[in-house]
Amino acid sequence: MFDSADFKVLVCTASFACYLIYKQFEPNSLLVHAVLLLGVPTLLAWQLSSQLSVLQQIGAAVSYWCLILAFTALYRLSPIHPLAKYPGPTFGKLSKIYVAYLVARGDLYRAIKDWHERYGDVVRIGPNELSFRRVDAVQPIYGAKTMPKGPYYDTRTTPDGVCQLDGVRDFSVHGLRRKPWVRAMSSTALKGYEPILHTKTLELMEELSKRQGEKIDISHWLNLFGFDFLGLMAFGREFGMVKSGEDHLGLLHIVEEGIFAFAVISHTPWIYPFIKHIPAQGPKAMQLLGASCVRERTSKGSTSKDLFYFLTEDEGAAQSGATPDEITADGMLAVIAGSDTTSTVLVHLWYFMLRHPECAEKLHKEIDVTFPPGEDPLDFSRHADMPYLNACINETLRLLPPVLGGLQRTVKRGSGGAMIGSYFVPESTQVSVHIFSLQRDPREFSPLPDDFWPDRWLTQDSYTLPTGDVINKEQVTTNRAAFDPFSFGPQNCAGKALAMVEMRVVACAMMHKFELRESKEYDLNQWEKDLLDTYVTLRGKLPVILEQRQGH
Ligand code: HEM
Repeated sequence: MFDSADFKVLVCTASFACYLIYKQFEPNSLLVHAVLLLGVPTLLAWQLSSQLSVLQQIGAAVSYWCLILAFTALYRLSPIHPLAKYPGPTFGKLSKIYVAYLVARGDLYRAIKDWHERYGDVVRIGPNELSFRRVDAVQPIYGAKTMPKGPYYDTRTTPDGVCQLDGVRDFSVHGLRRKPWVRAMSSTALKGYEPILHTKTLELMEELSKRQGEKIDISHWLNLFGFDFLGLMAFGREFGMVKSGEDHLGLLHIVEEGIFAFAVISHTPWIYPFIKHIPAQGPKAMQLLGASCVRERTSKGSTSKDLFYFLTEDEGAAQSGATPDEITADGMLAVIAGSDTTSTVLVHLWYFMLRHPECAEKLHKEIDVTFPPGEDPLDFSRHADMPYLNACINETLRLLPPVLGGLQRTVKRGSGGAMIGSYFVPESTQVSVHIFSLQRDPREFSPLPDDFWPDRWLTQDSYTLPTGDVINKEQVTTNRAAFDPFSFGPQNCAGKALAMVEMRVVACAMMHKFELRESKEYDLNQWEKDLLDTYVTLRGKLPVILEQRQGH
């Protein structure tokens, strides 16, 4: 027979044991969650059913759950926690739910920058997670093949076990899967995509020309362009969005919904097993679209060397070991990862041009000198050698990279911990470098770390600041090692080379043809306020008016 004290000890012991299992093994399976969170309290209540009323049995179950939470919270805030010496917001130390909440508000990148300003270079942003704002953390976290991706990436695998490239944790498997991508981004392969980029850019110019003088949302148009180009480049699939002027397939909506949902869930991956079997409309629609692209592309066969060719037919493809489902997932990854990111940079570039007419004027001059009237601004061979164009793109990528936050990696369990710069980090800790904070760190980029000042990327003996003051080159710091919009190391952006070509071409073509004016009804200050950090950036509308330039 149990008395009330025995009963309390029993509930306490059971919940402490459960807490220890969670702490030690971090189980991820639905069955284990069900046993620990439902099975154990049900068993307890059943055992005690002869001595307790129904209400008391419910009380016992609630106490069991509350005690697990209390043990967890106490440990996480206690001085014996392995990360106790690292400062950070209390809610963050307690649970990643806080970070997930900030993602849902779109505010995470601002919050982490503020925390770095308040707490220093290393901040504890989760119970077992540290954010770094140090350039010497980039190589140890992303460069050496010792820190695999963290649980944040659990959502990159579908319930059927299909893992897209960016979800692969094992470095040797990842190396094989990346092989076709390396070939798909070689300079020869890029040459092969030029005709598509040429045609699609001309199409965009044509549609925009029809709307000159009108107020248009340039953000929307660049989104349409991004999808059209990537659809053709990846699968030879014509989405026809620029021609129609609208998202007639509902693609943008599906992708935005999916990005938002996954960004929130990824910070609390223990939720994923509970919800991954719920058929969500966005991912399902993406899967169906991917499958239809593959079907259509396979029946057409290879008429040109698109990404699908490199993933399936080129000699690198056989070595990748990817299943047909994984190839479909990677093709769709390219469409999503490649279209949204590149168009985000281009829209940010227009935003900065509107805010800094003096920079727009300088860029117009460089474009006019490189492509005098009568010459084709889509001559790809010249864009890489346009210093100011490239400086403007770099400066945009520095201030507002499309992936604003830190990319999570894990100090391997069993590794005994790792040194990241001069900081010792215990094993099983998740770590990342916060891109947005590092790229605005005055130690790495000065003067004017928070301002759009493309000149910092130019090689000169002296520099004129926007105020008119002249400074010499020793007074300018531009640390390229702290510039990581495409991430770093073996799992960095697989499409960087293509993205750079695309951004240069579209920026050059648009600036060559148009003068950009801001719409009177739109307050440009709103632009940055409306950005949402959901792993990639979700953005609002940017209403502008385009005027065709004289003689172009
Ligand atoms: C300005 C444009 C772009 C930016 C800033 C960008 C940025 C990034 C970043 C930061 C990552 C690392 C993600 C992580 O570790 O979680 C990444 C990965 C990736 N990106 Fe990009 N990206 C851009 C354009 C593209 C394009 C055009 C493509 C394809 C055509 C592409 C394909 C990929 C792929 C496949 C990965 C996964 C690589 C892997 O895990 O091995 N990206 N990108």
